[in-house]
Amino acid sequence: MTVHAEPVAELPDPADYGLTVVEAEALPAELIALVDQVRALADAVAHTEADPAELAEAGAAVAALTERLGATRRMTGAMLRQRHPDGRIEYNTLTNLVSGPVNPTAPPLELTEADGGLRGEVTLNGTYQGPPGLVHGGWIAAMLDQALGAAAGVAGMPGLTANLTVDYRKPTPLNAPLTVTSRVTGTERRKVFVSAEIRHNGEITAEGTAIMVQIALPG
Ligand SMILES: CCCCCCCCCC(=O)SCCNC(=O)CCNC(=O)[C@H](O)C(C)(C)COP(=O)(O)OP(=O)(O)OC[C@H]1O[C@@H](n2cnc3c(N)ncnc32)[C@H](O)[C@@H]1OP(=O)(O)O
Repeated sequence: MTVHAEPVAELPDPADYGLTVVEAEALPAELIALVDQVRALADAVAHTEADPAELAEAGAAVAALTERLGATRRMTGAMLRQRHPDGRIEYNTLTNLVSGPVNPTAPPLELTEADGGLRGEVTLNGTYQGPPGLVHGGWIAAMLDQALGAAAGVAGMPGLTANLTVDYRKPTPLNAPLTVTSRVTGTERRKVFVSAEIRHNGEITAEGTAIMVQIALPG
């Protein structure tokens, strides 16, 4: 089956490929709140100077919670379906590392349509640290990759990253608001060319370009 880099008329339902689909509005508010608390927990654990007895007690409490919550584990690869007011349907992996709303490792970076592309605001805590006080370069690449892939997806041309180039222009600070933007810049056969930037105080700290390749879906 040949796929051309042009908007697909209708996205296939991931359920047809055996994936669990979760409606965005069906996610319990309590789960979102718990995920937020776990993010704060990770930051607290990463920076704590508590004494060994307190650490052992905390470890046992967390282990008990892990066992309790793990007993009702969802499948890996579950998809989140968002129905927009204009009728558009958007799919994302529920536990996406960068944007997944239920992934405590994700900040999460929420991207919305703006200026012909996507835009999102994010503040990263000390668990995203590379050099002292600065965001890890690999994480910067991850955020750019997500913004680049999502730009192609929202333009109706979802694909996989074939090539990603990152330029680190200035240090990207932790615990400070960052703006992420991305857009499609061109297409050629199955290739979708995309570009993205991360800004702090209006200044670009990192920018990336990628080639996303549209893939043929079975059937
Ligand atoms: C809506 C959802 C939003 C969610 C956003 C998620 C963001 C995150 C995105 C990711 O991180 S994706 C995960 C990381 N990427 C991968 O795991 C992809 C692994 N690589 C592959 O599966 C294949 O290499 C790939 C599908 C990308 C391409 O294989 P194909 O066999 O389908 O393509 P082919 O080799 O025939 O090449 C197609 C075109 O792409 C070009 N191409 C392929 N690889 C390239 C490369 N590395 N660099 C430059 N161009 C490349 C290739 O030259 C050719 O160009 P032409 O049309 O001009 O002939």
